[in-house]
Amino acid sequence: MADSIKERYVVGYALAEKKRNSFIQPSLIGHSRQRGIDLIKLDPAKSLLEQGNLDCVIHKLYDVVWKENLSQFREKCPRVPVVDSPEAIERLHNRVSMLEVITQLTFPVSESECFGVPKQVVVMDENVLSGDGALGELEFPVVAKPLDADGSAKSHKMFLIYDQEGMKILKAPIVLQEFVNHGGVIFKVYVVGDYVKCVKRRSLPDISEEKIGTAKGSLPFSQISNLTAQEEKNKKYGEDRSLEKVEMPPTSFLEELAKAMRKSMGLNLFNFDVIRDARDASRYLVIDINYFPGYAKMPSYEPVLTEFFWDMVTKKNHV
Ligand SMILES: O=P(O)(O)O[C@@H]1[C@@H](OP(=O)(O)O)[C@H](OP(=O)(O)O)[C@H](O)[C@H](OP(=O)(O)O)[C@H]1OP(=O)(O)O
Ligand SMILES: Nc1ncnc2c1ncn2[C@@H]1O[C@H](COP(=O)(O)OP(=O)(O)O)[C@@H](O)[C@H]1O
Ligand SMILES: [Mg+2]
Ligand SMILES: [Mg+2]
Repeated sequence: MADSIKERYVVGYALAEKKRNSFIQPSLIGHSRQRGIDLIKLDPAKSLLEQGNLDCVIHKLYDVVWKENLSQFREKCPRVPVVDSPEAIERLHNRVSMLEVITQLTFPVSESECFGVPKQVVVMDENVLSGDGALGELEFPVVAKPLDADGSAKSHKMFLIYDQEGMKILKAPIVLQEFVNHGGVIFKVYVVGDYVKCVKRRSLPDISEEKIGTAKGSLPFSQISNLTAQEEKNKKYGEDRSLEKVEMPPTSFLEELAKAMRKSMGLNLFNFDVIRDARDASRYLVIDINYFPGYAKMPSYEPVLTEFFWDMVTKKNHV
């Protein structure tokens, strides 16, 4: 086979500047180079057919010009893996279709753990939002999340809503999701092809029954799991809570779940946020799925990503 006699491979990347700066670290370039893989920056506005002999394309760009460019490339070079398909990624740009992935999974769960998503409703209409019935069967407190999860700063702006008064700050379209006490810790599960790695991150603290009875209005927050320790101490929801003692979810359970999600979505590069229900330690709820997340924060990201590129260019394990 022609592929097996190649000495070097080329992986082209099309990423926004911020993503390039965080992901394409010299350490990753070095690791890949040693493995015989050259990472090259693609110009999203120029035909991919004129940008060298690509063995794989990775990307996180959503504009029309790029999509059209990629589509022409896929048509002309169907054997070159494009990680991942724009159609499959699209599903993660809406917080309803994103979590439908989980509710539609039918794989047999482990005997000791179960998974699901928090109760949620989507409100598309301003009039419904200002009325009494917007919550349906949900109970306060709820987390209000922008329906679009398109990577903009706006799409990460959330509110914790304690009562009807707090709803006034919201704008449709919005997803209202029941707040679930979970010990103030989220588990971020990074998936890179068939590799799965879970890390702990800080989250919103639990809300006591007493607070539920007395708290009023709304509390804005954004990307709380990305706060540094110092920043967190300055915030009103920040306490000195150690993550070290928190028990991880069973690895085999997360691996099974990740595998099923990967197959169902047809995606190789994503992470998902999981919380453990404080009232039932065997119940895990998926609250968020992100395409091509901040892998540089994942331990040993260089060898993991390099192995993945290797599998892609040698055409193994491509979903
Ligand atoms: O920037 P980073 O490294 O914090 O990564 C962001 C992710 O953080 P994480 O790795 O999950 O801790 C972040 O995850 P969360 O939504 O915070 O769970 C998103 O994946 C974000 O992408 P986008 O803005 O939704 O397109 C990611 O942002 P981009 O780097 O893709 O812009
Ligand atoms: N249903 C929920 N119950 C409790 N906390 C939640 C819930 N949904 C989100 N959170 C908290 O809000 C944070 C941001 O929500 P998330 O859906 O992950 O949005 P983003 O895409 O901006 O990361 C989570 O990391 C978690 O700390
Ligand atoms: Mg999240
Ligand atoms: Mg997200």
